[in-house]
Amino acid sequence: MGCVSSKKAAKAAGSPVFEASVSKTRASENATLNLNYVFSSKNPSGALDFGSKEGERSEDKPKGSRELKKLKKGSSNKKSNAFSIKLGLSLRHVDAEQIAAGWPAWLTAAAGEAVYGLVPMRAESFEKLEKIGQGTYSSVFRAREVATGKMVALKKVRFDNFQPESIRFMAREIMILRRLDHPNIIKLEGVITSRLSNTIYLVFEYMEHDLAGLSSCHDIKFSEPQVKCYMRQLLHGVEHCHLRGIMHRDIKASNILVNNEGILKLGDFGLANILTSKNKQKLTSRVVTLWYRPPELLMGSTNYNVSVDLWSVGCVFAELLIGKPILKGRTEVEQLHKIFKLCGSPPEEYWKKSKLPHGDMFKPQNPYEGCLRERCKDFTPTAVDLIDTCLSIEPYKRGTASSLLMCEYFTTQPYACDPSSLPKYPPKKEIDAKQRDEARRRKVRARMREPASSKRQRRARQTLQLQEPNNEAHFADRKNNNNDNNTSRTYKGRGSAVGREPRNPTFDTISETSRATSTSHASHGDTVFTVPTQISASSGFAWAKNQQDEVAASLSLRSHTSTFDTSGLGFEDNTSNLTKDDTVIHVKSKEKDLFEASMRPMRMPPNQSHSRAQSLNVQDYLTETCDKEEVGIGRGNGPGQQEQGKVKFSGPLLSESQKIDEILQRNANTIRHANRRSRFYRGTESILRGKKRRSKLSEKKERKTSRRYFM
Ligand SMILES: Nc1ncnc2c1ncn2[C@@H]1O[C@H](COP(=O)(O)OP(=O)(O)OP(=O)(O)O)[C@@H](O)[C@H]1O
Repeated sequence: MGCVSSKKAAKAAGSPVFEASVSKTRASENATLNLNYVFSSKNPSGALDFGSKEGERSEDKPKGSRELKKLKKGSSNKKSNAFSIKLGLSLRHVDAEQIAAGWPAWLTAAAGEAVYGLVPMRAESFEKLEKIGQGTYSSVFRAREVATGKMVALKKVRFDNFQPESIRFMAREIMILRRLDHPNIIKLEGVITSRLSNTIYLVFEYMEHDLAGLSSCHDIKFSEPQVKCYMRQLLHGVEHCHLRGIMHRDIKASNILVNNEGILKLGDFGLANILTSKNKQKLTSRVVTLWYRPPELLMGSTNYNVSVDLWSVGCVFAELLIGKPILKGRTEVEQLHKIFKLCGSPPEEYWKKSKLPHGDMFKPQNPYEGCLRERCKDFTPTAVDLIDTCLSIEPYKRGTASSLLMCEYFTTQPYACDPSSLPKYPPKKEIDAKQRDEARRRKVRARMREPASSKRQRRARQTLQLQEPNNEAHFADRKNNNNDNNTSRTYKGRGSAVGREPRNPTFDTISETSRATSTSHASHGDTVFTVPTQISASSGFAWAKNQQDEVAASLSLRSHTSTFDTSGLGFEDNTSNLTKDDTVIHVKSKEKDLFEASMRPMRMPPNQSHSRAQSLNVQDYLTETCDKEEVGIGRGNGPGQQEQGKVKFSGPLLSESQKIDEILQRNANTIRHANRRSRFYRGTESILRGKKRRSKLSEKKERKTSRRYFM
């Protein structure tokens, strides 16, 4: 597979897995440290397995990496100068060996243990095809392995290779992926880089779909056995992580991948962390994508556990049943409010017992009853029970992945179907859904910009069609006699689609403008629109840029001059979805990106903390609190980092005096105000357009004034 072992290991035919054992005693005795490669036959497949078994505690780290860590730790211990010098030499030897194996020096220096025992794959071995995913911290491409023709997914990870912290952070994903080996966890097949390269690609098995892509398709409706099948696989994957002390911390529909054999795999371990009994350090609460974030994190918990993942599993489960995300808050405060409205606010004892940093501030003055059962009345009682368990405000009530797998939902009929019996869909990814939304937004924008005369003409045409309902039908009939009136009317104006019913009716709404840039992938028997991918303004290569954008996101949403139409997004409205079909939202693409940035969990090294991530509505009344720093793998305290024991991104930060209702009221006011402002701005914009005849100079001046007004 090309990703196993170092030079020495590669020599050992047939047993590519090795462990590095280092004897400190021997090292001190001989005043030298040698890495002794102990070849093992535990993994004849040569997979990236470090020999840990199911159920082992997280502290059972890959022996090689643990020893390497010891070595590095030891090197900072200045007890014995002679020892340190020799140790330094040995470490340099390890680094040198890794560089010889083909790893770039910047990587081995900052995170050698992540790639310890691996040989980098070569970029030339792959033929890069189209982009299939755009994450906050990565771009994902489909690629073909030249030698075998096998499809893979290449994840180009964004980091700053001049920042050791940033590299270590990226390395943690590799380390964690290497610890996991389960049919329902995405498999890391290797890492592409070279000595001279400053980028890294993670090579994964290729998965055709993600759950966000599938569930957002209006023509896909999962049956109960199908949902059970997905949920069972998801919980098995989560169980595997949790038994190894790994919490994923970013479970969401787009991180759950599905292949054409119906096998589901949990992906994206970029935010995952290892819980150890020794590691008592506080964790950051700025993890998990907002819609899937549990209440304890929203209230700033820093000592949570694996049950955060079970909350997210509950959200995904409800999403599969409903067909869209169940809790779609736009800010942390709103998210929590939605949670309390759906699940009920916790009892008095919870608030008394809870030591959540912001618990007091979020306690509602009047308790909420919750309406989960009412909202889920169409589902079977066993399904509702499972959602209810996962969405327990109190983390311990969520049980464990193993206990959820034994619940009645899975043990009663109809049973989960076999993965192989699941339908085969054309590739469906979150990126496709995003592109559809973008096309829809463009269409709305185009309509808004349409001159009044053509608007009148269009309306007249529509009226005519209403008066003569058969007009279009006749037109289509003439083109295709086999079509019945309804079909031809449904697909009117779709150019090449006329007379051919596409399998996905959602494509109906693709605008004329977007069609110009879209292509049809006939090979899949369906239409896949590949409008040019919008690279997020916040997706710059360097960490620092990401952070600036995150902050800009929160700031700009408060005061930007965009056409951010919040109509219909009442605070009490549970249907507000800023990226999905059913929302009327006109955010200019840059501002849209900024908005999306505000939804993301923080995934950046703690030392990059010159800026703070804050959310739209809490912006005004946030005060900074500092929690102890989360130190996971690769997030050590390097020199030049922030003050020891402080983390600058932790939870929704609110001033002591504020109460939740007050905050919610202010939030609602802010949104109303933004709405009014955006409507007014739109009006101003059209006036400005109408005055195009004016001289360029005066128009410029006017724009300047209007812009200044809305800054
Ligand atoms: N192995 C794979 N096969 C096919 N598609 C994949 C694979 N891995 C990831 N993708 C696609 O790429 C998208 C982004 O990948 P990933 O979640 O790993 O990146 P990320 O930068 O961590 O994203 P985010 O910021 O959304 O968490 C996924 O939603 C999925 O659609």
